[in-house]
Amino acid sequence: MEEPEKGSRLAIEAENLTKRFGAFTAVDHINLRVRVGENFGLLGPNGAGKTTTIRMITGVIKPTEGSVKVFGIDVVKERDKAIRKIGYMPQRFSLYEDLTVEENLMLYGSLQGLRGQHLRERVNELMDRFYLREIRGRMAGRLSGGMKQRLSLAVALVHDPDLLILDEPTAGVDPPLRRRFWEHFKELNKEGKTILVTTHYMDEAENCDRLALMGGGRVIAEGTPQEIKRKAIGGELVELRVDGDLELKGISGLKEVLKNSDGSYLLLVEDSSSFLPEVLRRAELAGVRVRSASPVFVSLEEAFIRLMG
Ligand SMILES: Nc1ncnc2c1ncn2[C@@H]1O[C@H](COP(=O)(O)OP(=O)(O)OP(=O)(O)O)[C@@H](O)[C@H]1O
Repeated sequence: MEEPEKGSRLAIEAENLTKRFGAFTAVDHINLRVRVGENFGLLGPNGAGKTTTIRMITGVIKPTEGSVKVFGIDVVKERDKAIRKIGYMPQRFSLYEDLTVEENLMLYGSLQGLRGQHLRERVNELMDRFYLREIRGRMAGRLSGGMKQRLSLAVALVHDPDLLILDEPTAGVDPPLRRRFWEHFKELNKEGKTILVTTHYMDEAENCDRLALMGGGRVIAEGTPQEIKRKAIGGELVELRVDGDLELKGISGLKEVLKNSDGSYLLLVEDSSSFLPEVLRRAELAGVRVRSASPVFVSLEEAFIRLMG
């Protein structure tokens, strides 16, 4: 299947979205633009307002102020039309514990309006895709955490929605299964689906196309993982090891120089991809041997700690 262009069409457009519970503001005038086909991560500490934001996007609760559209459809004014486009996997399981895996899928499928052969085929397809066939007869209440997550994802996809909203889909799931989940998400993106996902796992968030970091009901930073890291540290870090001394002054894009005790340099630069060739050129002209010159990996976790202050 051809990969869709992650273009300018918007799957979610929230403007000044606000939710107050009494005097408390849980979500405070946030603006979000999620493009069709991308994997967009919503991150932030407990109580940041992520779930409340998701509940407004899915039409479960109404905003106090502001608006939210899904594929151009106003979620408040045309809720029924908007929610047909959305598959929602909430944080707590919404499975029927005393129904089997297969019965849950059949029931959710019929609630979404699927009937007869079409429903049967869709349920079979999802059971195959998420490795549920072998446990099709097991009661949902007796499944392991990972199996429940798989079934919940399958349930969210039963009506083949264009937008998938996942609230901590990998919470409590072991690392190999978490990886498998993210492979599923990548495949779904390739099929043209848009994904909005919240997670506490920073290593997972590196997989998102773009992220919004929330804190205290507001969006503190937004962009690709790379952009967010750049914002957090004010540029990019490069480690440089040379034999002898190299004059670095005057190289464009150099912001700060730190000479380590072992003689290596830690440099803060605007853009490492344009900076590194320039350093190598300068070293060659000066006859200085470069042992290594490479960008330093900054984790999202470090970036977020800085941004959250
Ligand atoms: N129905 C409600 N009534 C009152 N306060 C609420 C309600 N729902 C959420 N809140 C409050 O709003 C704030 C944001 O909650 P929310 O669940 O959106 O955070 P979150 O970022 O999803 O956190 P978590 O990662 O723990 O799920 C919290 O302080 C929460 O207690």
